Amino acid sequence: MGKLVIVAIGGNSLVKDNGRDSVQDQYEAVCETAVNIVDMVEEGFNVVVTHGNGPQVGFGLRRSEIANEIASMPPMPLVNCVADTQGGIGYQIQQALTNEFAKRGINKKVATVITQVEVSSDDPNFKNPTKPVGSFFTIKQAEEMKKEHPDWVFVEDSGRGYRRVVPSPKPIDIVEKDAIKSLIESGYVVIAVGGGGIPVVKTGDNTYVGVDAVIDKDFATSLLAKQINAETLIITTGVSRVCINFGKPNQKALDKITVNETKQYVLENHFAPGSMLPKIEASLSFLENNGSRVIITNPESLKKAINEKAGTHILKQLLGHNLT
Ligand SMILES: Nc1ncnc2c1ncn2[C@@H]1O[C@H](COP(=O)(O)OP(=O)(O)O)[C@@H](O)[C@H]1O
Ligand SMILES: NC(=O)OP(=O)(O)O
Repeated sequence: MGKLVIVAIGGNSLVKDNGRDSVQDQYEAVCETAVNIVDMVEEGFNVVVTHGNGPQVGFGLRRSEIANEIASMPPMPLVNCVADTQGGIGYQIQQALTNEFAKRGINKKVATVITQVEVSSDDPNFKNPTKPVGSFFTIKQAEEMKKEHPDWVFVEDSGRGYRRVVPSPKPIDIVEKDAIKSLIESGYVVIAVGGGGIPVVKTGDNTYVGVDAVIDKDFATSLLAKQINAETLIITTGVSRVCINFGKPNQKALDKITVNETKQYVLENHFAPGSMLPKIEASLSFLENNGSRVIITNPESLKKAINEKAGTHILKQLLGHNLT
């Protein structure tokens, strides 16, 4: 079996026009990413796919709220919005990969696992929403909406505008990890922990119950990567490389960095919370738990990145050095 690589597809990387693009537009973006993933499989890598749902889960939540406001339709709890986006985006990735394999005459099976991810009911993040979801707004639009919905919380998201935030507890365990492992061992390309997984808490009698939150898919992916012993973690997002001084005149794209250098950049606040910071924290956690390398890049650079010709590579040590 080839080296096990886990590829996380950013929810924003599938949305090109702030929520005004159609489901078909999203499928086209998924198909473009699928071409790059199948390229990796053709090169002999054993690939597991995860994906975000930040924009999509916010759109779903808003659809439900509007349907409730104007037509008294029963509202959809946030946890069910997560489950719906996991199924909907998983379906698109599954179909795009299956079709791309068929087009190239590759005999490879694809399966999406509906994945519940356990969180703690005591997680302090339930009281402090941080996960940006849905569309980007101007400050004026955000202030107007806040007047109508005083309980909504908005944050500025990496210079791209203001977004609503929802609670984002940390993942503790992936409930379906054994099913995921079995499918990988049987030769499937598995799609799992979509949207960070459906958040559930364990009750006193060892049963699970869903909770309203959106888990960060980068943390859930890093946890899955550890639980399946992946060798490489790849996070695809809207930028080809991670930068220091992001958005400033002295912005500098990073090519290869060590764990220690990355930690220093975190201390110097180079990575925005809610967007790049969780990717970096998830990467460090993966590398400190037996992972070998992390690559952060955009979907179109995947093939070049795996061959070290694109992307930001975070490594335990650089060739000729021993830095960790
Ligand atoms: N230091 C940084 N380097 C590069 N991009 C950054 C940095 N800090 C914030 N960003 C922003 O974070 C975005 C990635 O976060 P986000 O869009 O929320 O992720 P996702 O693709 O998982 O949905 C990038 O597209 C960029 O706009
Ligand atoms: N759930 C999640 O982290 O989604 P994004 O990666 O799209 O923000």
